[in-house]
Amino acid sequence: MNNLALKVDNATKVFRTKNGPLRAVNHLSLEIPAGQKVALLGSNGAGKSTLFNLILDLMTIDEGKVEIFGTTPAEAQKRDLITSLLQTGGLLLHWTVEEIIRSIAALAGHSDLVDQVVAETGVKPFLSQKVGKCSGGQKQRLKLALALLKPAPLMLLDEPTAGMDPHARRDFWRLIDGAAQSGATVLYATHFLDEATQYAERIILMHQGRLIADGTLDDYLRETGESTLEGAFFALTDANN
Ligand SMILES: Nc1ncnc2c1ncn2[C@@H]1O[C@H](COP(=O)(O)OP(=O)(O)OP(=O)(O)O)[C@@H](O)[C@H]1O
Repeated sequence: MNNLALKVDNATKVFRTKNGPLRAVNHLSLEIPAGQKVALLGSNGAGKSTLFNLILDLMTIDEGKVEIFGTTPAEAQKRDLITSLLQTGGLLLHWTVEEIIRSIAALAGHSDLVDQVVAETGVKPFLSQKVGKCSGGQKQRLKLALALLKPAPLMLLDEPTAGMDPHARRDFWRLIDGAAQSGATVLYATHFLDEATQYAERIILMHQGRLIADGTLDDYLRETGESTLEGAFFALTDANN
């Protein structure tokens, strides 16, 4: 398999808004080798979700190109090379948690994984609950279960722990660590800077559609002269305003 899990080459996405064109992703390039665990940081509106939508072929790209293990996003989806946990969409509110899990597992051809994934993701206590009645954190656990029912070598996670309590977050990162140790490449967007310092070997920072920093925690601290990632985050984003 191609040892570059993700290649984004000069990607641009422009939205037409009533205030004129908005470059949500602006000539952004990045490469992620297979097996890397990468955190994607950026203020609200920086363009993280739009970038994920381009990688997942959920939006057309205006300029540039995305490759996943050397192939197109559409082909990568077909070949189960990528799985995702997104902020929006996808949950049928009138179904029970169990109905959704069993249906998605069957569609993915992985009914064999249901018991394991239900146990690992902690959804068991609310399996019979309608999705519309689930709390925010319960919905995140369900989304994680659905992502794990479609195992793939590249995992794209958009604010995966939003709304999760501390136990759920701890369990979540244990699972992701397990997947990464088995060779998965993980790209996750987060606003929790501790999740970047603790779990990522590389941190990417987006600001106003552009990639403005990319490196290890030490690189960020060295470049900015700050002692914490939070300090570096403010220094870099303020300098680019
Ligand atoms: N469908 C759309 N039409 C018009 N503008 C959009 C659309 N989707 C996103 N935007 C705008 O594009 C910019 C980037 O949004 P995006 O959701 O990618 O940011 P984000 O970094 O994921 O933010 P957050 O941290 O708040 O989730 C924002 O200014 C947003 O308002």
